[in-house]
Amino acid sequence: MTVMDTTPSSAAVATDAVAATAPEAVEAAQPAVEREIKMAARGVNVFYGDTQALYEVGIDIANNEVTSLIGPSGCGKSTFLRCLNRMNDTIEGCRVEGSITLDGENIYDRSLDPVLLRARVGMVFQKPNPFPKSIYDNIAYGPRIHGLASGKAELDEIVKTSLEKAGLLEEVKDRLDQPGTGLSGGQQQRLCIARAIAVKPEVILMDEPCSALDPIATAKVEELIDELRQDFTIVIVTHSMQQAARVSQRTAFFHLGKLVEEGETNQIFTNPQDQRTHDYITGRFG
Ligand SMILES: Nc1ncnc2c1ncn2[C@@H]1O[C@H](COP(=O)(O)OP(=O)(O)OP(=O)(O)O)[C@@H](O)[C@H]1O
Repeated sequence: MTVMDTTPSSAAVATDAVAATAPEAVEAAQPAVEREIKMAARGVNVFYGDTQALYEVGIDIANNEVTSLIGPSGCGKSTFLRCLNRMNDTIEGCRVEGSITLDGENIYDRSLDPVLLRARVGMVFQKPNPFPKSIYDNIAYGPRIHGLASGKAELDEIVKTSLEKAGLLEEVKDRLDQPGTGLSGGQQQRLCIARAIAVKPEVILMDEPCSALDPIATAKVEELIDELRQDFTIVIVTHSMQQAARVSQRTAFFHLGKLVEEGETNQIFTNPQDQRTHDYITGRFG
């Protein structure tokens, strides 16, 4: 089983400090903030029928961080993302082995209801997919079915704060009764983010959330991702290394179904430890 070392650079810094300085200084050189692990994958294998798509994937995903999954087309990024809220359960012939925990609890445990799991681990898709309903009802739908509001006033408040957090309230507050599908592509994607937020998830998964958006709408969603990090843990699949560098604190590089390397985004892009990562980020393949 491959379990990635999650703090390679800080470990290296600490070792150097031990050789060169007094004990008090060594203590001061330790990383001040410990990463609080929200989700952990160990030994994850995924099969579509007889074909294996992921091999022994192991990673820790920390609270209030954005983790980017990068790698060439077909390397398994989306497959892994879907493991994190059991969306692969909905794909016929797809089988997942290994363990994935959320706050220490195995999300593949039989006693765990996948519908409740998906409320805790929400998802935003590549193509904005608002329901054919009003803007208000797009947001209110989840809180209604999960019984999160005790009455109209509370539901109104959830709709308002979700739109506000998604940076969309000002643009839509006078037309909440109009169809969500009438918004621009970028607004629709922020509506989908507001819809995901409305059920108060702990983790938000985003599968190439900007690939259908123009550069201005992309910039808004990227800004939003950075703000959302204060309240949520975010995992994003992206084809854009620039985007990974802009929005994420951690980056994981996948290749041919294997998690090759994971670490601080800055380290992955400036000092990758594996030749395959180096070749990918320098544009040699993918
Ligand atoms: N529903 C499915 N049925 C069968 N095989 C699948 C299915 N989804 C993905 N695969 C296969 O699993 C492998 C990983 O695919 P996946 O979509 O996870 O890769 P990816 O890195 O997200 O690719 P991309 O960047 O092109 O979206 C590929 O070989 C793909 O063909």
